[in-house]
Amino acid sequence: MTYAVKEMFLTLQGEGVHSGRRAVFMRFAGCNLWTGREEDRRKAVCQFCDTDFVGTDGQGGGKFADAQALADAALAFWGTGEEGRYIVMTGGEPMLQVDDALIDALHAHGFIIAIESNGTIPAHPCIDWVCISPKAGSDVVQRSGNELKLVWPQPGRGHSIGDVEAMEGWAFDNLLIQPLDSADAAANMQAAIDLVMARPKWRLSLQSHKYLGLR
Ligand SMILES: C[S@@+](CC[C@H](N)C(=O)[O-])C[C@H]1O[C@@H](n2cnc3c(N)ncnc32)[C@H](O)[C@@H]1O
Ligand SMILES: Nc1nc2[nH]cc(C(=O)O)c2c(=O)[nH]1
Ligand code: SF4
Ligand SMILES: [Mg+2]
Repeated sequence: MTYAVKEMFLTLQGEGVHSGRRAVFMRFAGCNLWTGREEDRRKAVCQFCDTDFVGTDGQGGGKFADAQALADAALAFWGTGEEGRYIVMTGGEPMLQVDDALIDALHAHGFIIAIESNGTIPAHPCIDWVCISPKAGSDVVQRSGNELKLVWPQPGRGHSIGDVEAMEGWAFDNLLIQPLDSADAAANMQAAIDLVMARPKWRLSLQSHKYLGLR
């Protein structure tokens, strides 16, 4: 199978439990909750996306003919050294493209594999770190994993406190609230802090790369 990748880069994981960790980011093109075109944003299920995932024209992006070629490219971004190889598959929605062959090829290169997914498609069972970020108005089928990272508050109909309470019953090891990055960032940050103060099962996840000037 061929893979459409928007961009690939080496950085620090900015979000979640593994924030601060050296990681190769593999950003797949395309998403099932938004076309990625600005003119479609207001009618999309997911309307607050901070990412350009359209096409394969980013740095390190392209169409890869097979899993081996893509895994080899990821390893080149990691560089030398066998220790601590860590890759984050994101997008777009990575589970539209991730398959057995890619997981096997990345594992064969010694990568620990993490995923950032919206949870509407079951996560591949051999992924080592599953982060799910639910979107209001979508059907989250992947209700277990290592971290649930809820963007808060979500614009439009959003999630209710009842939804937050229901998510506390899902099978995640870590529950994280991530402030919505938008024009109202300061108010969103306060809303996120308020939620965590009221519900101590949750912890705050900051998009630290945006404060650090990293990708
Ligand atoms: C761009 S998404 C790609 C992966 C997948 N489609 C998903 O939504 O989880 C990566 C992460 O960024 C988060 N995110 C996207 N836009 C955001 C925003 N405006 N503010 C805060 N987090 C955002 C998503 O919820 C997700 O956790
Ligand atoms: N540094 C950095 N950390 C991230 N964690 C999740 C990201 C994503 O877009 O999925 C992301 C990203 O785009 N950059
Ligand atoms: S589901 Fe993820 S990639 Fe898709 S539009 Fe929403 S935040 Fe962006
Ligand atoms: Mg991002």
